[in-house]
Amino acid sequence: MIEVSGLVKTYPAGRKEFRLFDGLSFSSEKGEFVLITGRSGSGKTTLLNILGGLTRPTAGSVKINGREISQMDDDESSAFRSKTIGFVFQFPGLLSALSALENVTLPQSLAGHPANADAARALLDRVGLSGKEDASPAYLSGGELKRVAIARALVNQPALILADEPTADLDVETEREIMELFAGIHAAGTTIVMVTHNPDLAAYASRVLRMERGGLTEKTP
Ligand SMILES: Nc1ncnc2c1ncn2[C@@H]1O[C@H](COP(=O)(O)OP(=O)(O)OP(=O)(O)O)[C@@H](O)[C@H]1O
Repeated sequence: MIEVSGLVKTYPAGRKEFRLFDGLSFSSEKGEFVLITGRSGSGKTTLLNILGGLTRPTAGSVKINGREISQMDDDESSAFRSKTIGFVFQFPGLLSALSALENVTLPQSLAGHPANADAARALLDRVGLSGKEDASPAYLSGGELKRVAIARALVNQPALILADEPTADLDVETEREIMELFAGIHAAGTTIVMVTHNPDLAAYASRVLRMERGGLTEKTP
């Protein structure tokens, strides 16, 4: 499902360059729930964004479902992304002018499909938000916004979910509920790569990796 090899990512830093990854390799099988932990600034978000084609690597190969995404142009990359990948970002980024339901159907329209309100309703029900379909994001709690973002990530039935700190800023109970939702998504066969600074979430994953000094080390979950 994921094959990364020889990944290099540098950022300009004044006259020099900052080398975040220098030959990172990583692969993941279909159906895994991979948790990537590591300190702030270790590169977790950058790796996730590279996997999703949102950030271009400086060098190296990144294949998702056998397709080399680092070579795609912007149009190809967004078409591939909307079919294959669902994103759950740390900040849900819902559109405030749209209802919860309309936010969930948005990726369908972006993928060129007609909005399927019934499917979106079923997803909102699955994430525990039935009755909130017409609510504006302005009137939803932080945990509810995360749930809408998860439903939105699932609406195009992606093979891969990339989740960046999806439980940051949530209370322990809501965090547990959100992680159980991800565990259910994993049990249904979807591959998940989640990054977090919270090692306590390891229990939900099938595999745990720690990012340190530009590399990934296998941990026992
Ligand atoms: N666009 C950019 N330009 C320059 N440096 C960047 C850029 N994006 C990220 N970095 C640097 O790359 C490093 C890794 O950042 P990244 O956000 O991937 O870390 P992280 O492990 O996700 O951190 P956190 O847990 O705090 O979100 C940091 O030192 C950051 O400053």
